[in-house]
Amino acid sequence: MSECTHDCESCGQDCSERKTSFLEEPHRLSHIKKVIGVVSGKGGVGKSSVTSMLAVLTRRDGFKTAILDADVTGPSIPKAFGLKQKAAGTEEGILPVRTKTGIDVMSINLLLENDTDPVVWRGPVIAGTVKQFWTDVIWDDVDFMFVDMPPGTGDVPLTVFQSIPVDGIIVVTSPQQLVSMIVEKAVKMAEMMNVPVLGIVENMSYFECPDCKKKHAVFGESHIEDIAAKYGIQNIAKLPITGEIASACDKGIVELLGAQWLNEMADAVENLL
Ligand SMILES: Nc1ncnc2c1ncn2[C@@H]1O[C@H](COP(=O)(O)OP(=O)(O)OP(=O)(O)O)[C@@H](O)[C@H]1O
Repeated sequence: MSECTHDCESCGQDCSERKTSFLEEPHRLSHIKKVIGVVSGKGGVGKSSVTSMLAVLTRRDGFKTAILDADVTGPSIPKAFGLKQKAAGTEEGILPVRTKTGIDVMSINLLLENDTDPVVWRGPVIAGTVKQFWTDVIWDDVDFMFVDMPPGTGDVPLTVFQSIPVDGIIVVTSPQQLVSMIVEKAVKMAEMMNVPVLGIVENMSYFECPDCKKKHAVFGESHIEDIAAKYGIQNIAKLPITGEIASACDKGIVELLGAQWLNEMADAVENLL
């Protein structure tokens, strides 16, 4: 093609020189066995909380666990783990920050001078940052890397799916009808990318009365079984609305949370090995 920019990622032409794989090599000192993307169709449904809890549970089971925070404009992972120190670098690359129980984390907030500095960058720059979290960070030996994706099906999730070899995704949703509709977009995107859906987590599914133990569907009845059946997804988890989750994440002590609601989802992840 006479007008070829050699940027196949942004070109739809099916020419003979077209690159068919955009997969990037991780840092030469990284040995990552399985990558699990945690996605949501919509923001604020608890994707970062679920990512943190799954990392905590798999770590508790003795696995080497890491979190790549790909939510560059809304990074919540360092706060959930109470990480205060910044990431350091060597001549070889960037080093992740280790949590109290030994989970390695990389997030833009570990590189910015102030946690409150906003990231006002164009999409390709954000996507490039996420790629560098894969290529330039020395992750060392990792059994399970959880990638906390930005919500939706935009530029960054596409970059992650194309450049990182994702072994499976976990979809996080909340029970509202609208969110259920949007979650199907995320499931279909995973299908388009040929990535298996390991499970769906319905967060804020119900509120359990502390006195009578009755469960109240605050955000309406659940549709998660229907969606799971429609797409042949085996694993489902339902999390209650509880101050336990909110305060553990807000106080930076997510590693102290029992997180028993996600035990079976963590088993599904561990079965990948
Ligand atoms: N089950 C729950 N019960 C009570 N609070 C919750 C629950 N799940 C999450 N939260 C709280 O809701 C807020 C949003 O959660 P979180 O940051 O995990 O969402 P998110 O989907 O990652 O958001 P986004 O990606 O849009 O930034 C947090 O303050 C978190 O502590």
